[in-house]
Amino acid sequence: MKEVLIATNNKGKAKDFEVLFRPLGINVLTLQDIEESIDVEETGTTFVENAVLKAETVANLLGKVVIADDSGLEVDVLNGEPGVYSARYAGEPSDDEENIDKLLANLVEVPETARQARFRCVLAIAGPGIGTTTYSGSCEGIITDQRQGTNGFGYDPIFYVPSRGKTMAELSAEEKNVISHRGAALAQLKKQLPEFLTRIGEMK
Ligand SMILES: O=P(O)(O)OP(=O)(O)OP(=O)(O)OC[C@H]1O[C@@H](n2cnc3c(O)ncnc32)[C@H](O)[C@@H]1O
Ligand SMILES: [Mg+2]
Repeated sequence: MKEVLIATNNKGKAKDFEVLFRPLGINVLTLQDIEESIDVEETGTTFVENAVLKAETVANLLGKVVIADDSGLEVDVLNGEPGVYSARYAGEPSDDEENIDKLLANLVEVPETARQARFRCVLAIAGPGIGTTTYSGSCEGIITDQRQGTNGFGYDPIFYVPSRGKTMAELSAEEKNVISHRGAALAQLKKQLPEFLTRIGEMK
Protein backbone atom coordinates (compact mmCIF):
# COMPACT_ATOMS: atom_id res chain seq x y z
CA MET A 1 0.00 0.00 0.00
CA LYS A 2 1.22 3.50 -0.78
CA GLU A 3 1.94 5.80 2.16
CA VAL A 4 2.11 9.55 2.47
CA LEU A 5 3.73 11.43 5.33
CA ILE A 6 1.78 14.45 6.54
CA ALA A 7 4.15 16.82 8.36
CA THR A 8 1.79 17.45 11.28
CA ASN A 9 1.60 16.70 15.00
CA ASN A 10 -2.16 17.42 15.09
CA LYS A 11 -4.20 14.21 15.51
CA GLY A 12 -7.41 15.93 14.35
CA LYS A 13 -5.84 16.90 11.04
CA ALA A 14 -4.43 13.38 10.70
CA LYS A 15 -7.94 11.95 10.94
CA ASP A 16 -9.21 14.36 8.26
CA PHE A 17 -6.36 13.28 5.97
CA GLU A 18 -6.97 9.57 6.60
CA VAL A 19 -10.56 9.97 5.45
CA LEU A 20 -9.46 12.03 2.45
CA PHE A 21 -6.73 9.61 1.29
CA ARG A 22 -8.51 6.31 2.06
CA PRO A 23 -10.51 6.29 -1.22
CA LEU A 24 -7.21 6.62 -3.10
CA GLY A 25 -5.76 3.57 -1.35
CA ILE A 26 -3.08 5.68 0.33
CA ASN A 27 -2.14 5.14 3.98
CA VAL A 28 -1.50 8.29 6.05
CA LEU A 29 1.46 8.64 8.43
CA THR A 30 2.19 11.71 10.55
CA LEU A 31 5.14 13.00 12.56
CA GLN A 32 3.71 11.04 15.51
CA ASP A 33 4.34 7.78 13.62
CA ILE A 34 8.05 8.22 12.95
CA GLU A 35 11.05 7.72 15.22
CA GLU A 36 12.42 11.24 14.90
CA SER A 37 10.77 13.87 17.07
CA ILE A 38 10.13 16.86 14.78
CA ASP A 39 8.37 20.07 15.72
CA VAL A 40 8.92 22.91 13.24
CA GLU A 41 8.73 26.42 14.69
CA GLU A 42 6.09 28.36 12.77
CA THR A 43 7.80 31.70 12.25
CA GLY A 44 5.84 32.74 9.13
CA THR A 45 3.15 35.41 9.09
CA THR A 46 0.97 33.77 6.42
CA PHE A 47 -0.53 30.28 5.96
CA VAL A 48 1.56 29.85 2.80
CA GLU A 49 4.82 30.72 4.57
CA ASN A 50 4.15 28.31 7.43
CA ALA A 51 2.94 25.47 5.20
CA VAL A 52 6.06 25.79 3.02
CA LEU A 53 8.29 26.03 6.09
CA LYS A 54 6.85 22.84 7.62
CA ALA A 55 6.88 20.88 4.33
CA GLU A 56 10.41 21.88 3.27
CA THR A 57 11.96 21.43 6.74
CA VAL A 58 10.56 17.91 7.15
CA ALA A 59 11.24 16.94 3.50
CA ASN A 60 14.87 18.05 3.89
CA LEU A 61 15.29 16.27 7.23
CA LEU A 62 13.86 12.98 5.97
CA GLY A 63 14.80 13.20 2.28
CA LYS A 64 11.32 12.33 1.06
CA VAL A 65 8.08 13.77 -0.27
CA VAL A 66 5.83 15.18 2.44
CA ILE A 67 2.66 17.22 2.65
CA ALA A 68 2.22 19.95 5.30
CA ASP A 69 -0.97 21.74 6.31
CA ASP A 70 -1.16 25.22 7.76
CA SER A 71 -4.67 26.30 8.57
CA GLY A 72 -6.74 28.52 10.81
CA LEU A 73 -9.85 30.52 11.44
CA GLU A 74 -10.43 34.13 10.31
CA VAL A 75 -13.18 36.07 12.06
CA ASP A 76 -14.26 39.19 10.14
CA VAL A 77 -15.24 41.34 13.13
CA LEU A 78 -11.82 40.60 14.68
CA ASN A 79 -10.04 41.74 11.49
CA GLY A 80 -9.15 38.17 10.54
CA GLU A 81 -7.94 37.00 13.95
CA PRO A 82 -6.90 34.46 15.14
CA GLY A 83 -5.66 33.64 11.58
CA VAL A 84 -2.19 32.09 11.45
CA TYR A 85 -2.14 32.19 15.27
CA SER A 86 -5.27 30.00 15.60
CA ALA A 87 -3.45 27.09 17.28
CA ARG A 88 -1.83 29.34 19.93
CA TYR A 89 -4.63 31.95 20.29
CA ALA A 90 -4.88 31.39 24.07
CA GLY A 91 -1.13 30.75 24.47
CA GLU A 92 1.21 27.77 24.30
CA PRO A 93 1.04 24.83 24.53
CA SER A 94 -2.01 24.80 22.20
CA ASP A 95 -5.31 24.00 23.87
CA ASP A 96 -8.49 23.73 21.75
CA GLU A 97 -10.85 24.37 24.69
CA GLU A 98 -8.99 27.47 25.88
CA ASN A 99 -8.86 28.81 22.31
CA ILE A 100 -12.65 28.41 21.99
CA ASP A 101 -13.25 30.07 25.38
CA LYS A 102 -11.10 33.05 24.40
CA LEU A 103 -12.82 33.46 21.03
CA LEU A 104 -16.32 33.25 22.56
CA ALA A 105 -15.31 35.81 25.20
CA ASN A 106 -14.03 38.19 22.51
CA LEU A 107 -17.33 37.87 20.60
CA VAL A 108 -19.68 38.08 23.56
CA GLU A 109 -21.25 41.40 22.51
CA VAL A 110 -21.30 40.57 18.80
CA PRO A 111 -24.75 39.72 17.30
CA GLU A 112 -25.31 36.64 15.12
CA THR A 113 -25.48 38.80 11.97
CA ALA A 114 -21.88 39.97 12.49
CA ARG A 115 -20.19 36.64 13.33
CA GLN A 116 -19.04 35.65 9.83
CA ALA A 117 -15.81 33.67 9.66
CA ARG A 118 -13.93 31.25 7.45
CA PHE A 119 -11.54 28.39 7.84
CA ARG A 120 -8.53 28.52 5.56
CA CYS A 121 -6.12 25.73 4.69
CA VAL A 122 -2.89 25.83 2.73
CA LEU A 123 -1.26 22.53 1.79
CA ALA A 124 2.37 22.45 0.71
CA ILE A 125 3.89 19.41 -0.96
CA ALA A 126 7.68 19.26 -1.07
CA GLY A 127 10.42 16.74 -1.61
CA PRO A 128 13.41 15.63 -3.63
CA GLY A 129 12.90 16.20 -7.34
CA ILE A 130 9.48 17.86 -7.12
CA GLY A 131 10.22 21.31 -5.66
CA THR A 132 7.47 22.88 -3.55
CA THR A 133 3.87 23.57 -4.57
CA THR A 134 1.01 25.03 -2.50
CA TYR A 135 -2.76 24.63 -2.73
CA SER A 136 -5.42 26.48 -0.78
CA GLY A 137 -9.03 26.09 0.24
CA SER A 138 -11.54 27.91 2.41
CA CYS A 139 -14.91 27.31 4.02
CA GLU A 140 -17.39 30.03 5.10
CA GLY A 141 -19.33 29.88 8.34
CA ILE A 142 -20.67 31.68 11.40
CA ILE A 143 -19.30 31.54 14.95
CA THR A 144 -21.96 30.27 17.36
CA ASP A 145 -22.27 31.48 20.96
CA GLN A 146 -21.83 28.01 22.47
CA ARG A 147 -20.34 24.63 21.62
CA GLN A 148 -22.42 22.16 19.61
CA GLY A 149 -21.22 18.68 18.62
CA THR A 150 -18.28 16.50 19.57
CA ASN A 151 -16.70 15.44 16.25
CA GLY A 152 -13.64 17.02 14.67
CA PHE A 153 -11.13 19.21 16.50
CA GLY A 154 -10.06 22.80 17.10
CA TYR A 155 -12.82 25.34 16.53
CA ASP A 156 -15.24 22.83 14.92
CA PRO A 157 -17.80 22.93 17.81
CA ILE A 158 -18.39 26.69 17.35
CA PHE A 159 -18.19 26.86 13.53
CA TYR A 160 -21.72 26.77 12.08
CA VAL A 161 -22.04 25.81 8.41
CA PRO A 162 -25.24 27.43 7.03
CA SER A 163 -25.54 25.05 4.04
CA ARG A 164 -25.67 22.05 6.42
CA GLY A 165 -27.59 23.64 9.31
CA LYS A 166 -24.99 22.20 11.69
CA THR A 167 -21.66 22.99 13.26
CA MET A 168 -18.56 21.27 11.85
CA ALA A 169 -18.46 19.18 15.03
CA GLU A 170 -21.97 17.82 14.28
CA LEU A 171 -20.86 16.54 10.86
CA SER A 172 -19.21 13.16 10.31
CA ALA A 173 -15.59 13.20 9.13
CA GLU A 174 -16.80 12.29 5.63
CA GLU A 175 -19.41 15.09 5.61
CA LYS A 176 -16.86 17.60 6.90
CA ASN A 177 -14.37 16.78 4.17
CA VAL A 178 -16.91 17.41 1.39
CA ILE A 179 -17.28 21.06 2.44
CA SER A 180 -14.11 21.82 4.41
CA HIS A 181 -11.16 24.09 3.66
CA ARG A 182 -8.90 21.01 3.94
CA GLY A 183 -11.06 19.00 1.50
CA ALA A 184 -11.05 21.95 -0.96
CA ALA A 185 -7.26 22.32 -0.82
CA LEU A 186 -6.74 18.57 -1.20
CA ALA A 187 -9.09 18.50 -4.22
CA GLN A 188 -6.65 20.90 -5.92
CA LEU A 189 -3.63 18.83 -4.91
CA LYS A 190 -5.30 15.63 -6.16
CA LYS A 191 -5.38 17.03 -9.71
CA GLN A 192 -1.59 16.79 -9.72
CA LEU A 193 -1.47 13.61 -7.70
CA PRO A 194 -0.61 11.21 -10.54
CA GLU A 195 2.64 13.15 -10.90
CA PHE A 196 3.37 12.94 -7.17
CA LEU A 197 2.15 9.37 -6.71
CA THR A 198 5.22 7.89 -8.30
CA ARG A 199 7.32 9.77 -5.76
CA ILE A 200 5.00 9.01 -2.85
CA GLY A 201 5.17 5.35 -3.86
CA GLU A 202 8.93 5.47 -3.55
CA MET A 203 8.59 6.38 0.11
CA LYS A 204 7.98 2.82 1.29
O1 LIG B 1 1.26 22.63 12.79
P1 LIG B 1 0.69 21.25 12.91
O2 LIG B 1 1.60 20.27 13.57
O3 LIG B 1 0.14 20.73 11.61
O4 LIG B 1 -0.62 21.32 13.90
P2 LIG B 1 -1.32 22.65 14.45
O5 LIG B 1 -2.51 22.26 15.25
O6 LIG B 1 -0.29 23.52 15.13
O7 LIG B 1 -1.84 23.33 13.13
P3 LIG B 1 -1.67 24.81 12.59
O8 LIG B 1 -0.37 25.37 13.03
O9 LIG B 1 -1.98 24.75 11.13
O10 LIG B 1 -2.84 25.58 13.34
C1 LIG B 1 -4.15 25.36 12.90
C2 LIG B 1 -5.16 25.60 14.00
O11 LIG B 1 -6.35 26.11 13.38
C3 LIG B 1 -7.48 25.43 13.81
N1 LIG B 1 -8.03 24.59 12.71
C4 LIG B 1 -7.44 24.29 11.51
N2 LIG B 1 -8.20 23.46 10.80
C5 LIG B 1 -9.30 23.23 11.55
C6 LIG B 1 -10.45 22.44 11.36
O12 LIG B 1 -10.62 21.67 10.28
N3 LIG B 1 -11.36 22.43 12.34
C7 LIG B 1 -11.20 23.15 13.45
N4 LIG B 1 -10.14 23.90 13.73
C8 LIG B 1 -9.19 23.96 12.76
C9 LIG B 1 -7.04 24.54 14.96
O13 LIG B 1 -7.16 25.23 16.16
C10 LIG B 1 -5.57 24.28 14.68
O14 LIG B 1 -4.84 24.02 15.83
MG1 LIG C 1 1.20 24.33 14.12
